[in-house]
Amino acid sequence: MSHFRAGFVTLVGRPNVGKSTLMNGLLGQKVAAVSPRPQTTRRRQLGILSRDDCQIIFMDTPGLHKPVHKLGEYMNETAAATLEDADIIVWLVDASQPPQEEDRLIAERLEKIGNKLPPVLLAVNKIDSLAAENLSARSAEFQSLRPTAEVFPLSAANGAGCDALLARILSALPEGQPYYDPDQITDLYERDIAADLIRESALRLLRDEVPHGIAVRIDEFKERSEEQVYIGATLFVERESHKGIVIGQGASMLKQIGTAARQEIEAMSGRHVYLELRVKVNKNWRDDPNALRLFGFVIEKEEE
Ligand SMILES: Nc1nc2c(ncn2[C@@H]2O[C@H](COP(=O)(O)OP(=O)(O)OP(=O)(O)O)[C@@H](O)[C@H]2O)c(=O)[nH]1
Repeated sequence: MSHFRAGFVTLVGRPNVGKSTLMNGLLGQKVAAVSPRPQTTRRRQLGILSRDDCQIIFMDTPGLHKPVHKLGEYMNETAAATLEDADIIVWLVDASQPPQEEDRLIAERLEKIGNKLPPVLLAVNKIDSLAAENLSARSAEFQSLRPTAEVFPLSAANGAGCDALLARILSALPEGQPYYDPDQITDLYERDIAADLIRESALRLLRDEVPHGIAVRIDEFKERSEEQVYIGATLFVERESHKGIVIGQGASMLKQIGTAARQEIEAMSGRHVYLELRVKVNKNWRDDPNALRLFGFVIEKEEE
């Protein structure tokens, strides 16, 4: 175990820059929820990469952005609390667009923490979607937001540049023993991941018809055997009209959501899943602290 390294990496970035995709790619497994819509990742998640020479624990923060309601505040607080605790920070940005207001907010956030902040690696993602000759100018635009950051151009989707990032992360970790059993890939309970996967499937299939006012509660999670699990879950929507959309004609939409989610959960858990979904209306759950707690959002306090 000599020279074994172990430590924590915080992934930060505005919504939809590809944090979940990067983490899944680095871990080689689907752990975090990935979707083409922003704000899918609502919980603080750990992904654990265990190798013979190291254990890297990733904190996948929800996007830092302007809070518009209580859930937004929660996401910001969670993200901020994971910044200082890390051995190194990977700040992911989207090279397909110039820096946005939210990228600047993150830069300010990092700046505010000052010298307590661990080193920041600026991972310029989605280089596959940019003409090669435009890359250095685009990287420079992002680097101007944090001149001391080391820049790593990459594509989380096709893996280009990811090894170099991983090597740099490894060099920043202290020598030490692993924190977790090497077989463990996440500290999230399977049922929490299942809830995320159901929500992700719903958002993907519903497109823009029901905005982010959808939450998932796992009502039952019963292991019938080593190979079989029964999951009963409720999808909460904010409006009566949304309920009809989520259920669809002859329950067709709900069936599609159920099938897609079941396949994802089976891929994650490696066993057969029986999934039963219900839909209920819970108005304004996003502004209701009790409802947020019920749906598993732990409100953490940010220490100034
Ligand atoms: N072209 C391209 N698209 C990518 C790449 N990485 C991620 N994407 C896409 O970008 C979208 C967002 O990816 P996610 O991984 O869900 O982003 P996220 O940052 O985790 O988003 P939140 O959970 O909202 O914080 C998805 O449609 C991905 O397929 C990349 O390297 N290249």
